Amino acid sequence: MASYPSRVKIIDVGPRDGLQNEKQPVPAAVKVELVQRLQAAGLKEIEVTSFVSPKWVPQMADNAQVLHGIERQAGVRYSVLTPNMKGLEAALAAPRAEWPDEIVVFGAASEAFSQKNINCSIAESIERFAPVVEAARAQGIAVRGAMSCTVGCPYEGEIAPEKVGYLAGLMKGIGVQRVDVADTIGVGTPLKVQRAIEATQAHFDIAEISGHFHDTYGQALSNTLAALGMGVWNFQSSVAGLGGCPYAKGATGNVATEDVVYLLQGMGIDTGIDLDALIDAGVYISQALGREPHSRVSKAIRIKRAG
Ligand SMILES: CC(C)(COP(=O)([O-])OP(=O)([O-])OC[C@H]1O[C@@H](n2cnc3c(N)ncnc32)[C@H](O)[C@@H]1OP(=O)([O-])[O-])[C@@H](O)C(=O)NCCC(=O)NCCSC(=O)C[C@@](C)(O)CC(=O)[O-]
Repeated sequence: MASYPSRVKIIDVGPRDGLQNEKQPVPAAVKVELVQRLQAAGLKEIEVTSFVSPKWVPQMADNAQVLHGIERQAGVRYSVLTPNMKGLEAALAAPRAEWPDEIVVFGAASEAFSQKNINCSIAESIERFAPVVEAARAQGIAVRGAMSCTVGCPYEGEIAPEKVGYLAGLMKGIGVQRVDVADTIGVGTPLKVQRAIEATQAHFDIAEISGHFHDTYGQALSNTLAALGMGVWNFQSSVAGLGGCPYAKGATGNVATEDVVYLLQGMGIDTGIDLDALIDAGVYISQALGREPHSRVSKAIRIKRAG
């Protein structure tokens, strides 16, 4: 039997990764309410928004309103995406108490995806990130690096683990403290995901690596289990399975946080999350979007609740 971690930390990325691709306007007040329901359900890390160009991702144009609208809870880490100095400056424009606790620079293991997503090559992206990482760390803000397309790319197809290792090394070199191994388009299967994590381990400790799996092909829970078996204990997921990346056409949302929590609870792994409250948060945002939560666990438990 593989040995698994006794506790897992989940970063809910629903308010950011989940909502960034929504075509319909989602009021900032709804996003703020979602963050608050997530923290009330026990989430200790929440990715709340991104300070990117509103021309590229219009849904995140209300970033400051969302970040500053949250009634913060002690012990919760709020993170935001900042692709460049302009993004970091905007994220730190308010008084210190309203700064994010962590910023995320986001690169890709695929050149083509890097160009489509952030309009520059991998090498150029690292040049852009370096001063962002340095400035954030100088202010005592934690820095995470998201690595997209670590198993597959919508433009280049399968991605070799060497490319993941290369990107992880570059991230480490500029002072990124922890990284996400992202299966952006949800094509990964357990052994491929394990190879991407293994390549990342050449540069980061297992405690500094998180799994970020989209569920397009229904493999995300299997991939989560495969990562857990390697000792990964940080995962990202979206409440109600929200989401998709605007630059990864056809990719569906992240694995639903409800499904991950159910898996972990069933394995006796502590998450600190109240599954019922989480399900209600998922129903809240799904109703606001006019659809059902994309979570089998949510559906099953709600049917059971209805008797
Ligand atoms: C990176 C850029 C800005 C480069 O975009 P660019 O066009 O190359 O940038 P630029 O420096 O030439 O600036 C162009 C315009 O954007 C403005 N601008 C420039 N930067 C900012 C900023 N930070 N905030 C607000 N405005 C900004 C800038 O001021 C200028 O405005 P103009 O003079 O034309 O009016 C652009 O490509 C961009 O915003 N991309 C974001 C794409 C994105 O958000 N993708 C989704 C997130 S990543 C993801 O979902 C994957 C992940 C993390 O979840 C993991 C996974 O699953 O793979």
